[in-house]
Amino acid sequence: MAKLNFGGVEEEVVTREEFPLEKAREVLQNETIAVIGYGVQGPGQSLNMRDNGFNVIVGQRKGKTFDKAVADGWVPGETLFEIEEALERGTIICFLLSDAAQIELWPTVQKYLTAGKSLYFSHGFGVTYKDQTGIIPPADVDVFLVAPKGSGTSLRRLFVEGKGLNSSFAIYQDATGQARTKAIAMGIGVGSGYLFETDFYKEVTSDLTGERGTLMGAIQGIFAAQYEVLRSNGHSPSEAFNETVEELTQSLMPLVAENGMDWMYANCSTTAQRGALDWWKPFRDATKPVFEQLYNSVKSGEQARVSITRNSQPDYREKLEEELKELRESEMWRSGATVRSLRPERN
Ligand SMILES: NC(=O)c1ccc[n+]([C@@H]2O[C@H](COP(=O)([O-])OP(=O)(O)OC[C@H]3O[C@@H](n4cnc5c(N)ncnc54)[C@H](O)[C@@H]3O)[C@@H](O)[C@H]2O)c1
Ligand SMILES: CC(C)(O)[C@@H](O)C(=O)O
Ligand SMILES: [Mg+2]
Ligand SMILES: [Mg+2]
Repeated sequence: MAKLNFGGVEEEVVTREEFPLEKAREVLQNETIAVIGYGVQGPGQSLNMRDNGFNVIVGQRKGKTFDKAVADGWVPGETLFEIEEALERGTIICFLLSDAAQIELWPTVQKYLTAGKSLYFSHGFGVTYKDQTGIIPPADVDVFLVAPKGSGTSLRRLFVEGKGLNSSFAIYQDATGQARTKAIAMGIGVGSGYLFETDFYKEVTSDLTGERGTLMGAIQGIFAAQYEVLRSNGHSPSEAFNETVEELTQSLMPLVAENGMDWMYANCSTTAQRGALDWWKPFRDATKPVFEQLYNSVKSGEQARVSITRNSQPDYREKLEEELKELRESEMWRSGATVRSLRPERN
């Protein structure tokens, strides 16, 4: 572990320098890593591990997603199997079904978790909310997680570009004495940037907060509010969309990613700086109560309950599609589609 200073707070983290890929390969050389589920994280993690030289197989039920796995180069009967066969062959079981689907498959997974195997998650959800999920691993298996901080799509894209997403890792159960080393090796194997340690409870509470908050929920809410105010004051869709979304994603966020908020501010006009410096605190104060409310709802288990109930409905995909359609067909995002089509690089 490397001790690093994060804004004045010392943290022990794992970097690729101190835990290189060769070491990860050595740790996992006798393991068969079975990635169960080929949705969003499944492809990212399995392909990265395969390209990194690990012994990986995929378990996926037959259908469109199975065909996608074939198209990605997984070979039926060799590296691609029905779920039960992959569970049987795997020594590290990567449980990468959606969190709601994990509940349904758990009785099957459990049958194949013989002593000495490892159970790997990318979320603390299943075991933290065990009262709601029934996921209680047997005592003689290692249980750990590596949670990439981003979409599986980006995990793969960044890997291909020679970059990486950061991940957290956590140990829930160490039956063999090797759980920690295996977890870190998996974290390096899936293509993480650096790894920071957490526990299952903290992983799930921070993750559920983040995705409902600034990463996904809050950002759409703030976009919608500003877009609506601009439109109701007579600004065109083009003006409102560029001033709300396009400039942020294309110009300003890349600057924040590169060198921080102050540096982005420093590359804008003094007029913009004055305004942004005056207004960020009122926005913080206005939204903080909503974030407190959100965190409490996560902490109480309410958000898990909602997610399990809603995502376990037989018609959840249709209902989800309706809600995504509402976003897609809003004036703001239809404007976005037109704006994207006009980006110079599209021609
Ligand atoms: N999506 C992400 O980028 C992301 C990021 C970090 C962590 N995670 C976590 O990783 C895990 C996997 O999430 P995901 O978003 O990749 O999953 P997903 O929703 O994309 O689903 C993965 C797979 O589950 C299969 N599946 C669904 N229901 C099934 C059932 N009843 N029986 C058998 N198979 C079934 C689907 O065929 C699909 O291949 C979750 O714990 C999630 O919280 C996801
Ligand atoms: C990609 C996210 C939002 O970070 C992940 O947490 C998820 O649930 O998909
Ligand atoms: Mg999440
Ligand atoms: Mg997340």
